[in-house]
Amino acid sequence: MIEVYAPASIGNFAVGFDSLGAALAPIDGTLLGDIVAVSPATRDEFICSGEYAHKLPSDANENLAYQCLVHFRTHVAPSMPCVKLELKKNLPIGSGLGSSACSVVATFAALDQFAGTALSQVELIELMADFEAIVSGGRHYDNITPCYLGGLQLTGDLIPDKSISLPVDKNWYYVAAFPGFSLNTAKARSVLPRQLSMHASVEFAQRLSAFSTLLLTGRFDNALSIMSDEIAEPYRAPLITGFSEAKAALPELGAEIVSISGAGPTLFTVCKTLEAAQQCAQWLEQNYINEQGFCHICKLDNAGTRQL
Ligand SMILES: Nc1ncnc2c1ncn2[C@@H]1O[C@H](COP(=O)(O)OP(=O)(O)OP(=O)(O)O)[C@@H](O)[C@H]1O
Ligand SMILES: N[C@@H](CCO)C(=O)O
Repeated sequence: MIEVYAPASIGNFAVGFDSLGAALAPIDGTLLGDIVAVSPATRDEFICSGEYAHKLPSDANENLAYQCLVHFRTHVAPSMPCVKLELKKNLPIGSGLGSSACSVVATFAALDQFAGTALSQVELIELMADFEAIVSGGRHYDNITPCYLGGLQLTGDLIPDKSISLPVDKNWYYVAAFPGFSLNTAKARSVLPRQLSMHASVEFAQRLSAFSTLLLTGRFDNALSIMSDEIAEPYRAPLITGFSEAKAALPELGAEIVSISGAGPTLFTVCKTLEAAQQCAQWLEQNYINEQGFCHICKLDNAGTRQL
């Protein structure tokens, strides 16, 4: 049997709408992501289990992991022996934690290993992005590549091999708080402006290029000082109950940055110390999340998708 884990991720990472994303590893060792197990069988079988399985359509044909299996068998490895594929759905749907990307990445990575197809990194990333595009209403790689490769990834079609890994300050902690309700990605994309002004376009380019260069040259505090989302956050914040209050309160507890993870409603902070991260997590647990929500203090997951 092959069992593959794919981590949750923060799309956009505030400065890089559709172009920057980071994989998350909770410091308490929780596996915050989906797991796909593939084993030989007499006919193709699909099982969806895990905490959030009941939130997905009961028809396998509507489950992305099963759709990936069908696509893989038809277009990539027609002679692959029959398999039992189990998706352990551990990430909430419509969370802003790259839930759909997680299932897609774990499934293709597991099938590639099981079938011995040895697809190249770029071939796999393109396959994965095709499926992410189907559900999210736009082709973007900022959950796919961090989830697959780990770390912080500057990512997109213009980028050689689709992705470049960026360094971060080893002292940074990330608090990720899922409030316990869903926000559909396609809906959260539909509220964005169709066009940007010349001023906004130039500023976005400056901010993302400066942020990336500052990280690459180890000027981490300078990078933090320009880490903000002027593209999506102003339009999405009104869709997320409690976000504006959290954004106002958390800097006083030590958050350097407060922004939306992916399309939301998960909120993330960057903190420079564990104490600050703990204070933010406590506030978020008391004021941002409901009974269905959760909050994790994280580092980046530098391993990305891996066999367990
Ligand atoms: N295995 C799966 N994992 C996640 N979503 C799935 C899966 N299979 C089918 N879906 C459907 O895909 C859609 C995913 O919605 P959406 O893109 O909003 O979620 P998300 O991936 O969690 O968002 P985000 O990328 O912001 O974290 C839902 O309609 C869901 O029912
Ligand atoms: N970059 C995407 C991420 C979706 O998780 C967006 O913000 O819509």
